[in-house]
Amino acid sequence: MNKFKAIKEAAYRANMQLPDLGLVLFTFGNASAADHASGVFAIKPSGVAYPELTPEMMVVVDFDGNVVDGNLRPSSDTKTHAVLYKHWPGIGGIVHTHATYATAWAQSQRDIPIYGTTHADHLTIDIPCAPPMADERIAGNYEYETGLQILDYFKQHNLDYEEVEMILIGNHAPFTWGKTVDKAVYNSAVLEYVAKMATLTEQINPEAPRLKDSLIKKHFERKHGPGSYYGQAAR
Ligand SMILES: O=C(CO)[C@@H](O)[C@@H](O)COP(=O)(O)O
Repeated sequence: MNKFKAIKEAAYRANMQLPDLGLVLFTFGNASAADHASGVFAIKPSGVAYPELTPEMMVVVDFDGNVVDGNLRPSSDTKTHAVLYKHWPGIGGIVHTHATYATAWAQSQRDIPIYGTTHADHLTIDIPCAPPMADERIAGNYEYETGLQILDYFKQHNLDYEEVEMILIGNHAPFTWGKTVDKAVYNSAVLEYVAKMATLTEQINPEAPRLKDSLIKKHFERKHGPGSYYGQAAR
């Protein structure tokens, strides 16, 4: 039996949820599942269409991006995943998509304002958009640098990766993560839903106000306060 069977199957199941949830078209995205004890993660192979995927095709890579198991080339975004796993021991899964609304906000280089209680159920701040990558970073080890850009952004803005489990990269697209890969998929779906609602909110009322602090607090706390079961199904 392949010793990486569990993470390969978890990564496969997560990847297969992405088209089902309407978060990817063709091969526009990837999910990975990590085993921190072994220092590896399983990720979608690059360029393989979702209907063709099997658990066995998942590529196992270490936290420096070296392939340790698998016959196919790992996703082009592998080094971004590797950097995040290496520096953030609390995450067990990562998802990258080009989902329409979240990507449109990334392309617009804007944080997604907290307009409604759906957003506040998950996060008490605007969904952050990191600046587009600098030319030197693009010309260098681009995917590795994308991971560093995410780390830099969290450090500069004093954000906790276990509280804020998503980011938009300006000019590119979103990355989400979580304690498990299922939670990372859940976060990706929530992000797309909230991004769509924010887009429509601004179309209907370009002057729409940010959600009041009292409602942000109330909605977040009633979902995440003591004894809460919110989101547990996905963790
Ligand atoms: O960001 C992009 C494309 O801009 C990639 O994530 C996406 O096309 C997926 O590529 P892979 O098939 O995972 O190599």
